[in-house]
Amino acid sequence: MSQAKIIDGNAVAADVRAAVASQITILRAGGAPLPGLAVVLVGADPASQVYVRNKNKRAAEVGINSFEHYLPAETSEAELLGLVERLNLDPQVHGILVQLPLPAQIDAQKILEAIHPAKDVDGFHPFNVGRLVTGGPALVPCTPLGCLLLAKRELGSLSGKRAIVLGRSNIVGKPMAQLLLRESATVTIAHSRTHDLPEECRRADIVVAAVGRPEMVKGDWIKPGALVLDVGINRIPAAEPGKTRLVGDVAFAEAVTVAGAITPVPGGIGPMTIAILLRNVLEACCRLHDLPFAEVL
Ligand SMILES: Nc1nc(=O)c2c([nH]1)NC[C@@H]1CN(c3ccc(C(=O)N[C@@H](CCC(=O)O)C(=O)O)cc3)C=[N+]21
Repeated sequence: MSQAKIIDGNAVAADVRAAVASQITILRAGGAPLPGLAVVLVGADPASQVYVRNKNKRAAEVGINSFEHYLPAETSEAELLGLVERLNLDPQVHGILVQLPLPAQIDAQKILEAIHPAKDVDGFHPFNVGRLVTGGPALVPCTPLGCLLLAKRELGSLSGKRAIVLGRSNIVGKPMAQLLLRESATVTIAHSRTHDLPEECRRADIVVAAVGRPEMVKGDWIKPGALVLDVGINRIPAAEPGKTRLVGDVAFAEAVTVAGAITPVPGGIGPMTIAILLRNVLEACCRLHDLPFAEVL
């Protein structure tokens, strides 16, 4: 029985943040403005609260100014559109992130399309989605870009590799597939209607699991030596009554005996998502001010 390399997402994320921080220091010394990120949270989704807390701390550490907007769950679509419009016009704000999910009375797609594409650090605006697909310069969604960075660090070139993306969401699955395609991987997008998912999975050199189902991907779905990137963050009841624990979309204990390398949950893709968000704020700030941006890592 083998044992995969366990990828330390916290360590790679720290490297990304250090690269972002040093670029900001250099730009600031040259008179550049302080990069600013506005985060809008409507209501009190627990996952989003964790994310916002971590993000605030990390933004401050690298020299990014953050502006928090906590709005009540009853906020109307018109009110939120008004705030987005103000942030679009605010010269201190270079990145705008509206936390998803949004309450039912708000059309999320309408909000995402109201964010100025140059400030769209989530990469969710159709302008950036289109640019990603057609190969132009784009702000790219944080989680998929973090996965890509880890994959390239592990494997070097992805050219000709077989990759499978489990999940077809607009925020992870679809952009992930596009990024892998851009690197010349042979990409399969699998989803709830896919026939014989285990067999599809076993063909892949790279597995990205983003389905939101705790420990769905079993050890015998993994090709020996494959790279496994687990995007899932699922809170499930722990052995101890009343407690919960975090698990991914991959049955880690099984997969770790088959894979070549694997990301854990927590401590894998999650911290990378936040580090890449900071990278995207820096990129947005550089492009808005016509300053040079150097790729991190
Ligand atoms: N517009 C928008 N963009 C997002 O990127 C977005 C969003 N909305 N809504 C909520 C989800 C959730 N999300 C997380 C990112 C990092 C961790 C993270 O850092 N996780 C740590 C710790 C988790 C823990 O201990 O609870 C880890 O995996 O090690 C978690 C969750 C971004 N999201």
